[in-house]
Amino acid sequence: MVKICGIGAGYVGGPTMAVIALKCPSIEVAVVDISDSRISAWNSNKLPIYEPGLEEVVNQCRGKNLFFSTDVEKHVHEADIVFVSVNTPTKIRGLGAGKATDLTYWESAARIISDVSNSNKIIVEKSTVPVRTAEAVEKILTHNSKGIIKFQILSNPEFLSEGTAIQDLLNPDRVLIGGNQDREGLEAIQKLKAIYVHWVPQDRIITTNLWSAELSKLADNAFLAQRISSINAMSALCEATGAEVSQVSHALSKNTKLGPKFLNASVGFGGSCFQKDILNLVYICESNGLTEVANYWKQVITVNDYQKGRFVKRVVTSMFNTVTGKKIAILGFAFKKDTGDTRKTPAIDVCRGLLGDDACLSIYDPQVTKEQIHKDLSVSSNVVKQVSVVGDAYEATKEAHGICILTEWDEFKSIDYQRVYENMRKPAFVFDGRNILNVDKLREIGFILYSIGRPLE
Ligand SMILES: NC(=O)c1ccc[n+]([C@@H]2O[C@H](COP(=O)([O-])OP(=O)(O)OC[C@H]3O[C@@H](n4cnc5c(N)ncnc54)[C@H](O)[C@@H]3O)[C@@H](O)[C@H]2O)c1
Ligand SMILES: O=c1ccn([C@@H]2O[C@H](COP(=O)(O)OP(=O)(O)O[C@H]3O[C@H](CO)[C@@H](O)[C@H](O)[C@H]3O)[C@@H](O)[C@H]2O)c(=O)[nH]1
Repeated sequence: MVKICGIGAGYVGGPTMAVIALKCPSIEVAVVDISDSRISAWNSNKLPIYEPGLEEVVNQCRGKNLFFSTDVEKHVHEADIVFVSVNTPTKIRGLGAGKATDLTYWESAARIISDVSNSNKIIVEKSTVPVRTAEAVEKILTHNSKGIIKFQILSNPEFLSEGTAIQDLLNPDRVLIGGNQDREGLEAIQKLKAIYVHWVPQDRIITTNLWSAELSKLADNAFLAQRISSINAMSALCEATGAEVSQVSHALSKNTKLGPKFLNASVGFGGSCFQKDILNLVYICESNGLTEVANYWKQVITVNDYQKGRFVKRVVTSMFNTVTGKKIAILGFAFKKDTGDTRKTPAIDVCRGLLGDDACLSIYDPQVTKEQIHKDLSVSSNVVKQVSVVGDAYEATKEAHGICILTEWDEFKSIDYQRVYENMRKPAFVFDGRNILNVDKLREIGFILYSIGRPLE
């Protein structure tokens, strides 16, 4: 029986390994992590991450061919293939701080693999890493094996999106596998491909050299984020000129050269990946002396920051230049719908901006806990009175002066806005950071409504 070990039981490692277990009953999959609490949660009825469809997949395989454990050494030792899905955050100190990728977790995983292995293994980079990471990984892996044990390193970046992870994994538009182009490298690529062909059509499995696969992942996220910053930049121009961004997006989407996706103007993109991966790309460009290329990609983040700042400014200026002491309902805190993840969510910047102007926030998100929100906003004793986290949208909006929609949760579309309006202070403002509301209907009720990229009333 082929044995797989997945190091890192997070948003990528957990769902990815669970789907491999589901689709390959003949393979034993062990997911390991250094975090006791995460592994305990994976072994419980309350999984550590919220992702539609995940629970069903885990329940079908857990205890059969899918296991979650903190015994990293044992499972790495026994595995034929090791997938590494550890976190690769932006460095916060030292050389390259604020841009370069912190490979500490990757290095520690590689050292464990090197220390406990006594048989040949394929090591799969699932995490998003700087291009040429495999070179460094190889050095670490082989440092004490003296060439007796052979490691083949493959780059197999993950393209899932949170909120649709299970669908993305079950039906990926492509699987990318990069490896060395010598005989052993090509054999390793075929071994990994043999796992995916259990459920992915052959023509969707792309194979490349190592560096192309590593760079393609960074390029992928940079292109997606660039589209959002492009439409968000247009949204500012729409507001200034009387054009409507949803109409512009619609017109663009019908151009078959552009396609319809990633054209929703918003309060800004969030999530653990886009900003981190672009910063990494910028750092790599700068390290290679490509200043103009670095500046080009940096602009994607500049526009995103501008969009978040513009939203806060709009709220404050619309509400007569002051939100001091005013209650503002924040609907949605996660970085997108159908996830409880708040990493780099635009809600953090918007809330901090409003708190900076002494607003009182009443926050509701269907999946994010009060503890998480307090942690993200670094709520200290002096601002704790300004932030309350409540259990539903009606409570959040009661007696509020304004509402900010910061996540596009479906339930926010079907709220009884007439009831909400009646319970709010007047004039009642709505700032729709996700353009999900029916503008005409809300204006008819009496709201003063601001949506992104739409002329004001
Ligand atoms: N979140 C996404 O949607 C997504 C999608 C595609 C790619 N990625 C990439 O995948 C990687 C993982 O992202 P994530 O969101 O799953 O991160 P995460 O923080 O949710 O999970 C990483 C896990 O790795 C564990 N870990 C760290 N070092 C370890 C070690 N030495 N041994 C065992 N466990 C260790 C951590 O405890 C943590 O539980 C990142 O490189 C990210 O850029 C993320
Ligand atoms: O038209 C759009 C599309 C997205 N967003 C925002 O962009 C962010 C990212 O959204 P999305 O890309 O759907 O979610 P992620 O889970 O961050 O997925 C991205 O990042 C992953 C991690 O690398 C990649 O695997 C995926 O391919 C890539 O889409 C979120 O804040 C969205 O609200 C917009 O504002 N407008």
